[in-house]
Amino acid sequence: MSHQVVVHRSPELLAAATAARLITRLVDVQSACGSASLVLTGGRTGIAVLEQVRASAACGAVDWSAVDVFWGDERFLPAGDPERNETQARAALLDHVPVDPARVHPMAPSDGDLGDDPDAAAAAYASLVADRLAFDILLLGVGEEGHTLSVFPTSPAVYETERPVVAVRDCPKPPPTRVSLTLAAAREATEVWLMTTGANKAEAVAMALSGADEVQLPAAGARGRERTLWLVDTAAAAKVPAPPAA
Ligand SMILES: O=C1O[C@H](COP(=O)(O)O)[C@@H](O)[C@H](O)[C@H]1O
Repeated sequence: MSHQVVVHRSPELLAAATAARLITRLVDVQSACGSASLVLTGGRTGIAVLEQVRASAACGAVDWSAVDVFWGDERFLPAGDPERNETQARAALLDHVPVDPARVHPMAPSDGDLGDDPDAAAAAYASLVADRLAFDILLLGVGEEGHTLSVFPTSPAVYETERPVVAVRDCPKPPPTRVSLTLAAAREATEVWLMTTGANKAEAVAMALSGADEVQLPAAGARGRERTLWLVDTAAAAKVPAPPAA
């Protein structure tokens, strides 16, 4: 299945347009199925999109009590740590909309009931998502070196095909210990939206879209069963070859 690429003129426009797109998609899925599942990402662009969802006049069109919220990856830190993707997503959106707390599914923190053991946190999340991997929308960020989720180039997680969630250690981007869906799990999602901005991402975006090896560039291996959408700004799209003229 081919990737669809949408280029926005600035990070701000990308965040606002992607927020509108996300609201529309959630409403459509809820109209068809009654509820929707949404997997959140951390990172600058992903959090900016959530802030724009909150700010949108259309935010109330979503039945937030019927959204199952998951995370694609998490920094393995104590609950409430400002670096946790969960903390940032709650501040940006989830604390401000009427989600059902029982349907919000964060990955375990390092000071929780499971103890300071990222493998236990990963195993618990794997059990939670095992039957639910056909997420309606999986939001992803992309790192400068091509990581997505917390799957970094050449890290053991990039080779994982059995477990849907793994502990990741020695990440090149701090914090070093994380819990992450695998690429194999991500490919079970119905729609995957990769969102990234900035000139420092241009090389990774161009390589991913030209079919790079996912071991070297994990974002190249992220795709949805029905749709893979790349949402980028002009700077991040700068090295993507123009399509041949019709
Ligand atoms: O550490 C992470 O970074 C990536 C990308 O973040 P960005 O700030 O460069 O957009 C993100 O996708 C991931 O969820 C997060 O844990």
